[in-house]
Amino acid sequence: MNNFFIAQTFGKSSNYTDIPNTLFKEHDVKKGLRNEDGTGVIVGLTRVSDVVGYEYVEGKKTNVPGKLYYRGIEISDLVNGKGNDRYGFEETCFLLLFGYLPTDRELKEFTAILQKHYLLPNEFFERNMLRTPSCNLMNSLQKSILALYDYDNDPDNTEPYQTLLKGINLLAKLPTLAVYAYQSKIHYYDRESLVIHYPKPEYSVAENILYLLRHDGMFTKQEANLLDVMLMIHGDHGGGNNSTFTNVVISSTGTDIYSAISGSIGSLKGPKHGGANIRCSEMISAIEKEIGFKATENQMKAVIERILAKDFYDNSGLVYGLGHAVYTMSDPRANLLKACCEKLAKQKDRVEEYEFLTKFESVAKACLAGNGKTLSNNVDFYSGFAYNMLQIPEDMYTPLFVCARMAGWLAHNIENKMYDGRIMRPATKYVGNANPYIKREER
Ligand SMILES: CC(=O)SCCNC(=O)CCNC(=O)[C@H](O)C(C)(C)COP(=O)(O)OP(=O)(O)OC[C@H]1O[C@@H](n2cnc3c(N)ncnc32)[C@H](O)[C@@H]1OP(=O)(O)O
Ligand SMILES: O=C([O-])CC(=O)C(=O)O
Repeated sequence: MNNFFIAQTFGKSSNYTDIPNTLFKEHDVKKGLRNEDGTGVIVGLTRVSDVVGYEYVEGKKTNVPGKLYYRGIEISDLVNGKGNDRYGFEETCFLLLFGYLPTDRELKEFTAILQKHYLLPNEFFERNMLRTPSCNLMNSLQKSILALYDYDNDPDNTEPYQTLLKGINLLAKLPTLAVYAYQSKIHYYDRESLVIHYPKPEYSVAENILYLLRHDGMFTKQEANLLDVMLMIHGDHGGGNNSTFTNVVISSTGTDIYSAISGSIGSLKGPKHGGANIRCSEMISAIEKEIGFKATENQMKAVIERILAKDFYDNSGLVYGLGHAVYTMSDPRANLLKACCEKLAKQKDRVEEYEFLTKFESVAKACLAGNGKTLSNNVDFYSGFAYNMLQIPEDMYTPLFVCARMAGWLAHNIENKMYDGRIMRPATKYVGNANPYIKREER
């Protein structure tokens, strides 16, 4: 809808609705729930995970190389510890949900429970997905999660243990939902053949995603291993990231888990959060098209300056894949991914693209540093390249983030129910005028 009257009235309304920036300072309002030095306002306590990007040395914020811990274990130790002969995402989910590393027997049982729940209810796909395809997979996932509410005979039970059971069911089904949303989308919107495989109960989550996505269902162990690592490193990120905080805010009203997860998916879709992986990939493609793989540093610098001047790609002024609310010097996930990408790029003969990315990363950081902004790259910088090397379509990038982050959302949801539980209800300060009601004929 584009309506001249609404547009004109909207323009006029700023005379009545404007909030000058100075008032935020005057009332000590923490925009974006951030302190003066950029650090986040503490809104809760957690034992699920820790995100470290700075320390306080003698009361002063000091930047440090980024660290991410799941239940106290460093993410790189988890990833390196699993090796190449087994999958680690299931172990990561167990760790996040139960607080400790599973024994072999516990992991087998937990994996078997996930595998048992991969399959969607009878006719779910036909009724809820194929008949109502969405051009956006994240919206499709929200709809599917909300539809699953109706397949639960006690959906409003928010007791922590019941939440855990319902959440594990969603964790198991999300990869199937994501791939089926993709298959329906390309069938309906892109006029491609519809290829639907049933999930294989003997496969790991990573294996199943590749199996369901590919027409021939084939994948290599090495491909499944990389996807497994991707899922592990996206599994959680503290309680302050937007989608997890959203989850806890929604759930603190006592509403059902389906509503809370659907809200988190809506948050994660945003291009400043999980949606940055698609934007970053599109941005890099646009840059490569503009200046080519063999571009010089000066050519890259010129494009970056155009991005910052809101004159390139989506005109947002953002270099996607750069910057983070917590990490200052580095994002440990990006470091892990960069190393994986370097290895795979050599095997897949894509070193030229990898080198383009690494060069772009350093030129972009230098440009922003020149503007007084010291930013590190984040997990979304290399994830698109990794997915692309796995022949995973761009549409699936953020939905895969959902499949992984479901574990973290669930762990924080339950933790909050058990140890906080109070409805989230911050306050806003009224800064408008007191106005008399004026009779219509006198306005
Ligand atoms: C999984 C994830 O969610 S990881 C994050 C993925 N998001 C992206 O990659 C999108 C690009 N990055 C960003 O938008 C931001 O860096 C965020 C949202 C990640 C973090 O935002 P914040 O912590 O609020 O940083 P903030 O916005 O205060 O940044 C400080 C300054 O650097 C600028 N800046 C931050 N990141 C970028 C960027 N990627 N490109 C250009 N400028 C940037 C901001 O515009 C701001 O400038 P200003 O002080 O002149 O207004
Ligand atoms: O922590 C954040 O703000 C964003 C992020 O990297 C994540 O959720 O993975």
